[in-house]
Amino acid sequence: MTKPLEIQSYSEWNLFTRQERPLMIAGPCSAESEEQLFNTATQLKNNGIEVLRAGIWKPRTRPNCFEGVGVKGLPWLQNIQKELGMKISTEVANAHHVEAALKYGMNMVWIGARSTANPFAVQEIAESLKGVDIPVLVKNPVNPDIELWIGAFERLYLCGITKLGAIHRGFSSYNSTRYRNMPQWQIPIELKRRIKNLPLFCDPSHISGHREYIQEISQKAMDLGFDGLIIESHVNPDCALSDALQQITPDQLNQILAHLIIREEHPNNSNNTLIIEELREKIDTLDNTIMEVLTNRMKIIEEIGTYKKQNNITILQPDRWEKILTRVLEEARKNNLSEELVERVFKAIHQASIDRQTDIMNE
Ligand SMILES: O=C(O)C(=O)C[C@]1(C(=O)O)C=C[C@@H](O)C=C1
Repeated sequence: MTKPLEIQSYSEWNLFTRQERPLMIAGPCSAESEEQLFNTATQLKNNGIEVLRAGIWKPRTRPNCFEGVGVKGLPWLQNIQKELGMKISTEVANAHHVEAALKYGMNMVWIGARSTANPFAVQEIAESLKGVDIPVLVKNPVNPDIELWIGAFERLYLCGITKLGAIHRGFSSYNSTRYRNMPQWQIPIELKRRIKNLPLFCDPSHISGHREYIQEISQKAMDLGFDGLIIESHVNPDCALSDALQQITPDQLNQILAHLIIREEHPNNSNNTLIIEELREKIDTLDNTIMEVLTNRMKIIEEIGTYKKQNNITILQPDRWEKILTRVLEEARKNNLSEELVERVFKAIHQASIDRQTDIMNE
């Protein structure tokens, strides 16, 4: 889509009366019983949480796991809305879920990571939400594909939904990493750049997979300018029927929020603005130098490319490439620069050289 999406600000969502960051959504991974849900909600509400989340239908990786209580949990949520005055939200994965959720007065729904990865599912959900005026949040797809994520927003938008928000829950990985799902922060950062006014929530519970990392991930999300957090909270996490390790009690959630440092995007006084502006001028000069160096390097790459073509020499020169990489990594170590950074930069430069010389060979 060429025109920017006209997304409504969260101040028009009718969900959060407190509009400061982080906007908070919390609640158990799954609604398990009326008692568990009500007790969790009561404690959350007493701690100032306004929007309750609870999974009713749980897409599980393997069969024979707890797959959610299904529609019987919806009146439990509605009762909380009535008794405690909380806003209620749940995950929907198909048109039946949407219909049932709306019947019980859901204030917000979200689309899960596995559904976002499936355009048919997103299209079905979008069509079933036509004419409905509640916010719809979309989790990133399980695979790190930003176009698929953006495509889901476009499908919803084309069905007339303008109260849209994103949930970053990390990306599946085959390798074992520190977290259950790789954050790949560059993807939500790019999403923010591509859809500027899209409210962005972080789901540290699903990224971490373990409660001990929720604080650090929440802090990072705040430092990257996320608008809100969606965090799994259960009165008795260790006995939770799903995702027990990553859930925290409402009081633990309170502690985490109390320790968050909320920093502002723009400096709050003119002196700070001036200091940053001066430093940014220096950065601009250095960026210009980098651009000049890259341009000159590419000119030489083209010369070598032409020579290789005329003299039947292969593009890839493994020995030379090995020497370059060894030398710059050695420089990186000497200068206390991250070797990972230098390796990534030079691999990108080398790849660009190969691409350019390939074009020359084919001219
Ligand atoms: O040295 C060459 O032959 C080049 O074409 C330059 C260059 C480079 O980018 O530095 C590019 C491709 C080769 O694999 C090795 C090095």
